[in-house]
Amino acid sequence: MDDQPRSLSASRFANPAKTLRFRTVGFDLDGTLLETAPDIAAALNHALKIAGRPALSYDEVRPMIGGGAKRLLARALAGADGGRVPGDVLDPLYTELLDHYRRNIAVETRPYDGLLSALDQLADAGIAVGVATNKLESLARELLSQLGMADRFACVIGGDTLGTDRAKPEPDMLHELERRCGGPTAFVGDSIYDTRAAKAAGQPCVAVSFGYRNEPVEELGADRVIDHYDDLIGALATL
Ligand SMILES: O=C(O)COP(=O)(O)O
Ligand SMILES: [Mg+2]
Repeated sequence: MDDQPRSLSASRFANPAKTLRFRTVGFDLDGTLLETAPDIAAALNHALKIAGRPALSYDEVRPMIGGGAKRLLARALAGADGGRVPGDVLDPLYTELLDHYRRNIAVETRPYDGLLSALDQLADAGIAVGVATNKLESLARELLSQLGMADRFACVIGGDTLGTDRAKPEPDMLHELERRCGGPTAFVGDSIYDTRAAKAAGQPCVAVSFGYRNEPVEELGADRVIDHYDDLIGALATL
């Protein structure tokens, strides 16, 4: 038996998250916590098929994710010319997309490498974690629960939680996350919706380079960029 009691400072160094100045770390969901693009692409292609449109490849869909499923569908239907799709065309297809996604939400979706151990370290350090996603709140909750991750998050704010006109890149969802979990808060995301929301909310922001976006990660305006969750705590420590 180990009869050498570990000193407080030794246990502090055992988990570097214990030195962080944040009380809460907020996370985006699609492309940040979870690789959701395969199941999102399948739902989108289901709706495109009903519309008589050709399927989009996984690589075509990835950069379109981030603004919520309705915006994704509108972008896919508008195609290269970027025209506006009338509501009477969009709305029934959106219902189809959501129905398909709800029924097949966790077929291929998985957490990114190293995420669960980073979340364990934050939890062990007493730091709350929350989700602020442009996904519908009910879908985000369903997905996290099917993956056995729901209990890890102190709050889940979806794109419809506060009203759709207050979704990211508006700061409101991040303010709400901080209100529910306590500040100071840092935010982790993958797209321009996240970095703009974090800036507007006054929260330091880490971008993950492996998610979904249109532009090079350096152009997102994040305070730090990480390529793997093993680097998250170290990046947060420098903010
Ligand atoms: O569903 C989307 O398009 C965006 O979701 P996110 O905010 O979790 O990236
Ligand atoms: Mg995202």
